[in-house]
Amino acid sequence: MKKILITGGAGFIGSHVVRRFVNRYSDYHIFNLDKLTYAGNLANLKDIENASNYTFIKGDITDAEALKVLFTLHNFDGVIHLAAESHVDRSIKDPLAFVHTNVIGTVQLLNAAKEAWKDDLDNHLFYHVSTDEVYGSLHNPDEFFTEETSYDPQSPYSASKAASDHFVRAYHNTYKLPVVLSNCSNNYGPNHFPEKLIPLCINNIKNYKPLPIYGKGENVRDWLYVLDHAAAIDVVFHKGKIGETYNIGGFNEWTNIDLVRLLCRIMDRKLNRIEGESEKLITFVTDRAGHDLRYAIDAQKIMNDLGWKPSLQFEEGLEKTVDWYLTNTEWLENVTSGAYQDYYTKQYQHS
Ligand SMILES: Cc1cn([C@H]2C[C@H](O)[C@@H](COP(=O)(O)OP(=O)(O)O[C@H]3O[C@H](CO)[C@@H](O)[C@H](O)[C@H]3O)O2)c(=O)[nH]c1=O
Repeated sequence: MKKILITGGAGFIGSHVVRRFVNRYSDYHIFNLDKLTYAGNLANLKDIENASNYTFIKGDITDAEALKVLFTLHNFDGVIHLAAESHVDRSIKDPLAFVHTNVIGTVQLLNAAKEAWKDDLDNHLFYHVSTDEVYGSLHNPDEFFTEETSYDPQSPYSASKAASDHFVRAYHNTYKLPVVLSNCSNNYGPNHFPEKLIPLCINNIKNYKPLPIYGKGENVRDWLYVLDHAAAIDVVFHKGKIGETYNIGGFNEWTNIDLVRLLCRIMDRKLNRIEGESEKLITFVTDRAGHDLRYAIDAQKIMNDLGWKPSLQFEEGLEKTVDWYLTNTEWLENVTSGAYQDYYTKQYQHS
């Protein structure tokens, strides 16, 4: 049985990856290492928590000693590294927290893998899951990020992810650690913490609260349904070439204002509101400092070389997402109030 360590598996993208691997690969044992910060909680994984091929470990990737013990104890065959601080606005307020988790945490994890695997590098894999934000901001509508695009991170968040990508490649180059990387566009779907644009707006529309649009709402993002990202991660982990990077995206660009208007129309229909009622909540607010104008991914490489493609149209994915949030009201209340974090932190404080 292969033993796979997934870091950040209680978070938004991580929980979908953990579920997919636990359900699809009965010959793998999945170890989910997560610190259970505000953005990660085990309610995201209730349905698989008792699976015989799944183990949760509360822990911090910056803790070198704990990592050493874990790698010695479990002899992992592979690592899928998703644990990260992920919110750009938080990184603007507290850059060091992002350096700590995203840079130091990644280097600690690389060290642990390098040390544990040093006598048998070939039979292991370190997969770093990263972001398209490392490439910076596009201004020309004909341009796309490819795997050859130079790094040009603009926010403390993207700078920290760029640094962690560079460390992963440096460990491959210097120590021959077998690595693979992917850089994905904006994800959306169930279990997304309601600080990010889509779940924030769903929550606010539901509660008749203002929808804060930074600047004029003209910034463009490429959106991908989170389960499609999880499927891409599966493909990269199993078929990706060592040392390579794969860009993952939906070829699905939206200005923020058009996206929020679409969301308002869907919510009006689902909540039996008069058409146009939710749009009245749109409020233009001060722009994010250093706000990247446009991200656009060219995902040809993963499509052509590994045979992955997104499965859902955006409208269909948004409908599913809205339905999930309107059904899972308890989840939304508990993450917003911090109740899950209190509950799970207490439950695991002595582990
Ligand atoms: C929270 C919020 C965001 N926005 C804008 C800022 C962005 O242009 C867009 C999406 O914002 P966010 O949902 O924060 O996501 P963004 O900054 O693009 O970054 C996301 O996408 C990245 C991938 O591109 C991930 O690496 C990040 O972890 C993830 O947070 O909406 C608003 O206009 N109002 C808001 O209240």
